[in-house]
Amino acid sequence: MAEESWRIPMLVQELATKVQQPPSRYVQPEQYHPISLRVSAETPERIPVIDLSRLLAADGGADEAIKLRLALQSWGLFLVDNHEIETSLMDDLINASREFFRQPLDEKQKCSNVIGGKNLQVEGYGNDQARFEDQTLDWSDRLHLKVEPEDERNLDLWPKHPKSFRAILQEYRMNCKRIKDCILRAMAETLGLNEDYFISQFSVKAPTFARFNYYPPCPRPDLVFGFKPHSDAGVLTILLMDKDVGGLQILRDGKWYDVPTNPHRLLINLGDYTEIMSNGIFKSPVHRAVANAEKERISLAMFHGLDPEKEIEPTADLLNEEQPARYRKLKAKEYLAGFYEHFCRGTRFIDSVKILNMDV
Ligand SMILES: O=C(O)CCC(=O)C(=O)O
Ligand SMILES: [Fe+2]
Repeated sequence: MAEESWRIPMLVQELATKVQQPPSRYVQPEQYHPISLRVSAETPERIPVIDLSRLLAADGGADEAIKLRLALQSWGLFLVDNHEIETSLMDDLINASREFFRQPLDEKQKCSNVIGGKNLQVEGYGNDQARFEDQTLDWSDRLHLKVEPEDERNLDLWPKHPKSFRAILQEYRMNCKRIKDCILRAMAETLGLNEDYFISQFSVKAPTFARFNYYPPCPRPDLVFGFKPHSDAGVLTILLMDKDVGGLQILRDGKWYDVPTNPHRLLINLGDYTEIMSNGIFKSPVHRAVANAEKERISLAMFHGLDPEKEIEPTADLLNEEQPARYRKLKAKEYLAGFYEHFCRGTRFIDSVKILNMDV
C-alpha cells in the first residue's frame, strides 16, 4: 500500500501552510504555466450578461432571448442579473463554507472522501482523484455533495458545522432549480424546440452536485492551476464566485479572458451534454481557475447532470442533411467514466465523442 500513497495526496490547505514552493506534483509542465498563457490583454469583448427578469417578461423577452442564444453560441456562458436570489443567502452560503474550511483538519475529515484509508469516492471533503502517478494536481481542495435526488443524499458527508449549512444549501438549491428551469426553457425556444425539451431530459434520477472549491493562497501562482483547464460534464452549471477574489478564466477563440469579480451575479456555463444535445450549436466552454499568492478563494458550482442510464445524443429535431449528427450517442454514466479519465490527464472527453469528417 505504501507505494500507492500517491493516490491520496495531502490536502492543499495543509500543504500551503508548510511549503515555500509547490511540490513538483502541482507544477504544470512549462508549456502550460499560467504565466505563459497570458490572458488576452486587450479583453476586446465583455462576458455577456443576461437579465433573467427580461427572459421571463410578459412581452416574451424576445431581445433577451436573442442575447442568450448569441451568448451560448459564442461563449457557452453568461453572467446573470436579476436572478432573485437574496444577496444575503449567497453571502451566507459562501461564509458557511468558509467556516467549514477553517475548521481543524480532524473536524473536516469527518466528511472525508477517503474510504478505507486508500480509495477516494466522488463525494465528500478532500482532493480530486489522483488516478495516475504522473498526474499534475490542482492547487485546491473541495467539498463535493450530492444534493439531488434527495433520497440519494449522503448526509453523513454534509458538514454539521456551521449548523446553518444544510438549511442554507437547501434553500440555495431550490433557487438554482428555478433558475435552471427558466434558462432551459429559453434555450429550447431559441433553438425552435418545444420549450420543455431540455427540462424533460431530467428524470427523478437526474443528479445535482454541489461542489465547493477552496483555493488556498499559493507561493507560486505562476506555476500551478487552482483548477486545470476543463469543461463541465453535465447540462448546465451555476457558479457562485467569491465576491472579492477573482481567478476564473474562460477560453474563447484561443484566448483566455478573466472573469472579473461580480458580487452577487451568478455565472452560468453549459456542460458537454448540452453541447452534444444541441449538436454543437451551443458550446461547453473550457475554463480554469488560477491561484492567488496572498488570498484564499472560494467558489460553489452546482452541476446539473442527467440520469446515469439516460442516453445523450444530438436532438433529432436539429438534424437534417446539411446538419448531420456531430456527436455519437452514449449513456450519461459512460460519458462520466470517460470524462474523469480525460480530466485527470488534462484532456477533453468530448473530443473523442465527436464524429469526424463532418466539416468536409
Ligand atoms: O472556481 C471557479 O471559479 C471555477 C470552478 C469550476 O470550474 C468547477 O467547479 O467546475
Ligand atoms: Fe468547471
